[in-house]
Amino acid sequence: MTKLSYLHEPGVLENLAMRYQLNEIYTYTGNILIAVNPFQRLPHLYDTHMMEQYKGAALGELSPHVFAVGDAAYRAMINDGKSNSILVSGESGAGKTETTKMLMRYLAYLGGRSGVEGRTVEQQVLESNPVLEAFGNAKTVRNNNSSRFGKFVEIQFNKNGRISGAAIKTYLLERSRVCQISNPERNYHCFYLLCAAPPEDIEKYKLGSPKTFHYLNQSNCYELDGVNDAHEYLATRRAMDIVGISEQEQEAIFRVVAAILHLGNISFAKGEEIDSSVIKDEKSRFHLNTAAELLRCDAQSLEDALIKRVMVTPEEVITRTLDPLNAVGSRDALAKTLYSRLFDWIVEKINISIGQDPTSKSIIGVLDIYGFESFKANSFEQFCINFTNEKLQQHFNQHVFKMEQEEYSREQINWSYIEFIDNQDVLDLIEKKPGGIIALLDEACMFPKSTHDTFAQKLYQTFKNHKCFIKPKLSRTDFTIMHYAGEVNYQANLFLDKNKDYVVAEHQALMTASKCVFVSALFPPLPEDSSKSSKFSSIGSRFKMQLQSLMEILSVTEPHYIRCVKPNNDLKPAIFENLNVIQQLRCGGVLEAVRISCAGYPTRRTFYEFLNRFGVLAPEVLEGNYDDKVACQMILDKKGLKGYQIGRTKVFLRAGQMAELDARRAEVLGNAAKTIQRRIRTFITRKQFISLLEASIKLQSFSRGIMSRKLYEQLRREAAALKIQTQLRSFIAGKLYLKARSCAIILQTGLRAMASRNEFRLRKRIKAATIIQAHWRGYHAYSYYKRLQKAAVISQCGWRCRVARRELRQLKMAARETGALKEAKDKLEKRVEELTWRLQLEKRLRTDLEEAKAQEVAKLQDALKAMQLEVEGANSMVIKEREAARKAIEEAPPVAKETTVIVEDTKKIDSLTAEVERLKVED
Ligand SMILES: Nc1ncnc2c1ncn2[C@@H]1O[C@H](COP(=O)(O)OP(=O)(O)OP(=O)(O)O)[C@@H](O)[C@H]1O
Repeated sequence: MTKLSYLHEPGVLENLAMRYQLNEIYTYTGNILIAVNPFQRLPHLYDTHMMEQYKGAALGELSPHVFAVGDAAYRAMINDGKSNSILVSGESGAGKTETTKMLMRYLAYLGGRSGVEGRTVEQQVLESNPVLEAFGNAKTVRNNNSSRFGKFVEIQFNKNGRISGAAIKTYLLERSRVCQISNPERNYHCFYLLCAAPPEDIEKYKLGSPKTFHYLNQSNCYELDGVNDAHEYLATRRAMDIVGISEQEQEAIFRVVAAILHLGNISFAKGEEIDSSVIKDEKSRFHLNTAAELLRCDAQSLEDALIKRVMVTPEEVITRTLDPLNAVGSRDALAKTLYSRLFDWIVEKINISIGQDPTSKSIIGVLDIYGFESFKANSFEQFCINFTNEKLQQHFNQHVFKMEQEEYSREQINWSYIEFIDNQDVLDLIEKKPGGIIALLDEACMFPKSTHDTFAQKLYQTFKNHKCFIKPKLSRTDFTIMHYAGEVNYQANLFLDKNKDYVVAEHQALMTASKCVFVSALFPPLPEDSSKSSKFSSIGSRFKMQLQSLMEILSVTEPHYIRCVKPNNDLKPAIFENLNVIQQLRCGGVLEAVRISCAGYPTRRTFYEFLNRFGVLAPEVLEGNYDDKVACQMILDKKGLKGYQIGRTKVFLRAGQMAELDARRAEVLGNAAKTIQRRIRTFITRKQFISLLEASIKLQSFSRGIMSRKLYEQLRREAAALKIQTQLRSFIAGKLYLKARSCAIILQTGLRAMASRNEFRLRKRIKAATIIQAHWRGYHAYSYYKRLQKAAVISQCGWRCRVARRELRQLKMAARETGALKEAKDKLEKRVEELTWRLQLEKRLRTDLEEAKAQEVAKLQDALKAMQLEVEGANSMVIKEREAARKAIEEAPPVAKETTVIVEDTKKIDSLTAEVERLKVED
């Protein structure tokens, strides 16, 4: 972190976040190690191989690690013969206990005796952890295995650097948890472990499910994820064996734990007298009896101790009864006292059995203590915790400042004006005697009529002008203290009750009288004189004294700081909540350390480093072959910086000066980088261009090859298609030609046939006409002959008639003349008769001839008509055929020429018609 050029909150936070994402959970900020809780097992970080690597490695040589801090403390102790301390702090769940365990493991590895089996000191030190965790840890909302006490483990080393003893000091166990828990938290683990113990133990202690005990069933949480209480019980007993707690002692410890559970189940009902109470029911009595039995005391005495108070006045002894509410309070007070005494006994026992080494000259102390706390509601516990942190912060400030001072002195620079940041004011406010808050609280506790109200008023009155004390406007009992890590508002309500640390005399007497040595040892009788001299003891002042002695120890040790950080409240890996972390860094004094550094000369560089880094700002100085110190001075003067200091080996810069030099350097380097980038870009671009060009040419030739092949294929296909088309067309044309040809031939044949038929028909007609003409002419000549013959007959008849009549007249004249004449007359008469008959015959013949002629004419006319019809039919046929022929010719290519046959036919018909007409006229 100190290598960051800009040491400020965002820089620190960003650095932590980035490292956390890479599972780099450790980071140095100067001499503080920041450990961000990974919330996941990272075994590779803590294996033996890792321990070997860090053994003897200088701090900073390897990656930041808790082992490196342990190693630095161990080396410093060995080399300088001085005690060291490692202060591990952080909020609940940040990983303090885990880190402390790692440290102890590493120190045991460094200072342990290899290959030694059995109960070695280092093993006992390590195994003390599970025992303390079973009795001092509980599940809270912020941590499933939260230590409810502070711890300082002092590991003693002999002159050979081997672990020779250890001492564990605990601070401020959370007593209220024994009787009161809220959902989803749990009570101390040991209660649940005992309820999951083997059946014989359960039977012995008359236990059952945790759900049946009032001290456990106030919350719905009974089990922990991934934790088997039955296994843990056995593991705890094993660890107890190792740390030297005997079987009988273990039995007694768990007997007391069981007794506390039974105590919690004792309920009270109102008694017959006013303000009195009685055991509520049989069930409660059973638990009372069991508790008494387990504590090896008289049940009646226990009952009396719970519900009665004895007041001794000079005159008499008064026994007062408690109402049920106060009886419950009395019961809980006994449970809390029992438990805290038990816890203290276990710690004490561990210390005794591990053993102290009075000859040890050097120790390494590991402090695992709660970090600064600020909740919505803050009570006495937070007050004590924050008081501790103020104390540690002061120690830290002094240490950091001292280191700074040492460095400045070493470098022989003037540091007189550096402001020392101190929190003495707050510490005075809290612990000053007389007049501090703790003193006022003790005073209020001793004064029987005091209430939290009067206590708060007293505070307001006393500190109304104190710059670190604020009275909130709207509250009558709250008060605010301005701690180094921020303002915290405390509720004074329960301060008085929580500060009182006395055991009710009846309880003390009861327990002291226990038949069990273990139990009675938990409550040793108070020395007569001491009880008189300081009757009152308060948690606050006891804690203050504990802190005092802790600070005394720490002040003679070389401190190393580990700040544990909880990256998120979900207790999940890989989540880094910035706001949460920055708050913890502020509270953990990390940013305060940054601030202290910034107050002096936060950045310092050796001459070599400085020239190496900023030589580029004045190349002429580098070339000038000056002394390093002079060269640094020249560069700083050239850049016009003021207020810096040049030490013996280092340049010391004020806050912000490094940034300024960096900006200039960045500018110079930026320009240089731009030139290099330009050249490189040109080079790269040219290379890219050439390779692109080559590639594109290759690509083009390749694609052209493909295209040509495609084109050739297409042309080939086109040529083939053309050939196929030609063949097909010639085939179709051939077919068409043959069809047309055959059509033409058919047409020609038809036409020729038609012409031949016409010719034939014409000839037939001519022949018929000739016949008709011959007949007609025959008929005509015949009828002419007949007419001539008839005319000749008629003229002959006329003539003969005339001759006959003349002869008849001559015969008639002769017959008259003689009888001959009469014969001649008869003969003549006969002749006349015959001639008349002949005339009539002639006439009839003529009529017949006339009729025959008329019939012949009619017949001829019919024949003519028929012929005309035939001619017309032939004509229409000719027209039709002509039409068909024309169509065929039109369709077919002209092959044959039109003939004139029809015209000739028509002419012939016309001449025939004329002939017929002429014959008619002639007729
Ligand atoms: N280095 C680590 N590697 C893996 N897990 C860790 C590490 N440090 C802490 N954890 C986890 O975080 C949990 C809380 O750690 P731990 O009990 O040490 O916190 P704490 O600061 O001691 O809290 P509290 O003040 O409540 O006792 C542990 O139970 C463990 O699961």
